[in-house]
Amino acid sequence: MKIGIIGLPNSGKTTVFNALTRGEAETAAFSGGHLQINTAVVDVPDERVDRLSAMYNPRRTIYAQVTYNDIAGMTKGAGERGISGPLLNAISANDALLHVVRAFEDPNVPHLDDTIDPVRDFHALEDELVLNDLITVEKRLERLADELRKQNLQKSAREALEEEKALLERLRDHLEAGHPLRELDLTPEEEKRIRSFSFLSQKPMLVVINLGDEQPEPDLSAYRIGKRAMITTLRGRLEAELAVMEPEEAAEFLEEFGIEEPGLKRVIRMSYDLLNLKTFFTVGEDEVRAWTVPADATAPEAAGAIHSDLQRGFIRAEVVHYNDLIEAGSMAEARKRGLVRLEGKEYVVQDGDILSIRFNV
Ligand SMILES: Nc1ncnc2c1ncn2[C@@H]1O[C@H](COP(=O)(O)OP(=O)(O)OP(=O)(O)O)[C@@H](O)[C@H]1O
Repeated sequence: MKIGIIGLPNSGKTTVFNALTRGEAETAAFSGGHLQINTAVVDVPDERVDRLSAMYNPRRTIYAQVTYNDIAGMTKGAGERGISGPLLNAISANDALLHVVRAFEDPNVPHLDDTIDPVRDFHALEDELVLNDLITVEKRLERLADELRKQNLQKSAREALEEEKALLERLRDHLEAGHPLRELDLTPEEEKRIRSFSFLSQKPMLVVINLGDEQPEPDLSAYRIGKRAMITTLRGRLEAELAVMEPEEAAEFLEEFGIEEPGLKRVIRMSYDLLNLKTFFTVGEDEVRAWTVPADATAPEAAGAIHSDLQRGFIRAEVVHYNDLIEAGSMAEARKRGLVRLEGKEYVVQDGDILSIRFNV
């Protein structure tokens, strides 16, 4: 799963990327708006995995993972012309977006508008995404109009084009009203029909307000955050420093600033939750592992995430929910209490299920 980090120049994208990935990509007072991408894979913190690992003491513990792509190059006004091809591709390739908004003050770090106004900046970049999608929709509508003018169209082809036109007109009206596509409820059919456009404003979004080290928490109600979007704050620079410290040093640092838990854990968790996926676990002495599947995945599909043979030869899944296992205290006790069930091919996996797949190939 991929999450693209976007934001206006000097908003702190690379700093937030470094905090999330414990990396040390170079931050600069100005990248000059060039397209530049840093990529890193990160474990998703999950205390369920920690507890299962403590219970089984396995040789390997594997967390769910997300990939962050730090994408520089967005500027204001890009949407009017349409975002350039390579940048558009770089952003499109992600499943969700993390939008970094500058709130920190620092006269040495220039801002496009000279003043610091995170609400303004947030909406400016949202508008860029919306405008870019609107241009895409309008171009397609023009082409559809040309095709529909042709005399020799078969009835079925004409109907398909008319349907697409009706859907795109709905998208256009929504975008023209200034709303991102992620706020529009579409049927799975409609989703499928527009998937190939990779609309930017359709991607789920986590907005991260990048605060200065000692800046007070702002009122987040000033931001218009609709469906399939979330907002939070992060002290980007402080977290980036914290992320590369030795544990002891980090603990002292946290105490000094009166912070209970590093914010980056929360941000990683939120960005993962945004993807609307489910996590299931496999446990054993060899390995405790978190797996990620789509929200509607069935037991065979979950088995397929582990290995295609397990899906092909799927017979049954032995299932116990994480909460039940923890309450029982051990797998043996969970079994005794009848909390371990056998489920068949139709079973829809629940978040937090622990699975053991029976298969035959
Ligand atoms: N929360 C913060 N507090 C103080 N300074 C910060 C904070 N976040 C970032 N900075 C500083 O702002 C400058 C720009 O940060 P960074 O390079 O991360 O931004 P960017 O959005 O990736 O920039 P670019 O547009 O060049 O890609 C750096 O000097 C960085 O140290």
